[in-house]
Amino acid sequence: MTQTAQNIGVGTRTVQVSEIFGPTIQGEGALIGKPTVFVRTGGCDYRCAWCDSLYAVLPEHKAEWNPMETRQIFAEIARLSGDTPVLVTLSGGNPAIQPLEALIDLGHEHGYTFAIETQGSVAQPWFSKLDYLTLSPKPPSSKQVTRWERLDRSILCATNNKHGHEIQINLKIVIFDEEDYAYARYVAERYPTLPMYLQAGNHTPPQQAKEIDISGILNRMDWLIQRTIADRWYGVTVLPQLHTLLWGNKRGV
Ligand SMILES: C[S@@+](CC[C@H](N)C(=O)[O-])C[C@H]1O[C@@H](n2cnc3c(N)ncnc32)[C@H](O)[C@@H]1O
Ligand SMILES: Nc1nc2[nH]cc(C(=O)O)c2c(=O)[nH]1
Ligand code: SF4
Ligand SMILES: [Mg+2]
Repeated sequence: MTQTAQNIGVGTRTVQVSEIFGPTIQGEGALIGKPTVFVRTGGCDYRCAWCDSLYAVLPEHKAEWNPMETRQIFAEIARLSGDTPVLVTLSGGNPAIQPLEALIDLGHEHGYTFAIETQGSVAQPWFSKLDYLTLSPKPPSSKQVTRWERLDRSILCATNNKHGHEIQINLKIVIFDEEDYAYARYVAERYPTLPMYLQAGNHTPPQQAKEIDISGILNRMDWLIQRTIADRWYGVTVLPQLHTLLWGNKRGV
């Protein structure tokens, strides 16, 4: 069944929440190592072949998601953070299909900052209110098709800022193989001014929790580093998922 905007939560006042957890560290990309609380929304317009968060993607998990009001979500963030402003990372599923503008406004009023992780398939005017936007377009190994005009529009929405609010945008691409690498090179050429992070893919089925293929991830890291250096691609940053190395595919970390 194809998903419509309606049955994955667009236009409703409540946000579909899969889990809220932390503070932990951001394990990936531009903000790696930063303390953060995660809000993981439920529902996604993609079905990546290797998605490590299917419990927040597939409709059969919908009964485990909570439709939550903005104030309820913020109360949980405040409780987890001990009322101390911290970076909040909105992930999913695709958080861009949820009504999150009010949460960003409310959090900002209390000194919290906001980052989002999204594949760039749905652009929202409220992207301009974020502090950090990580766009993670999907390479061929995901079996998804990139709609470039939507990725362009996501960047336009984020940078269309009337209030002089500063947002940092970056690209993060998961790499499993040579074809994915070629895709990342193309994306870097298309958006030459955006910082680019390459993330070694993790092949482990999510169900296997802690038993992850660490040596596979490290071998991919090693290959990726050699690959970028051989190309003299010195502007890129190559990283593993730090949380995966530390805690496997465990949820809530
Ligand atoms: C689960 S997604 C949720 C946010 C959004 N849907 C997206 O894909 O950007 C968060 C990040 O995890 C990455 N990711 C998902 N499965 C992965 C895997 N098996 N190995 C490495 N990274 C993965 C995604 O590419 C994305 O950058
Ligand atoms: N620690 C930690 N860092 C992360 N960075 C991105 C995550 C995600 O699933 O979106 C994630 C996550 O689930 N945990
Ligand atoms: S876009 Fe993100 S959440 Fe959706 S299936 Fe792909 S990796 Fe998973
Ligand atoms: Mg994850």
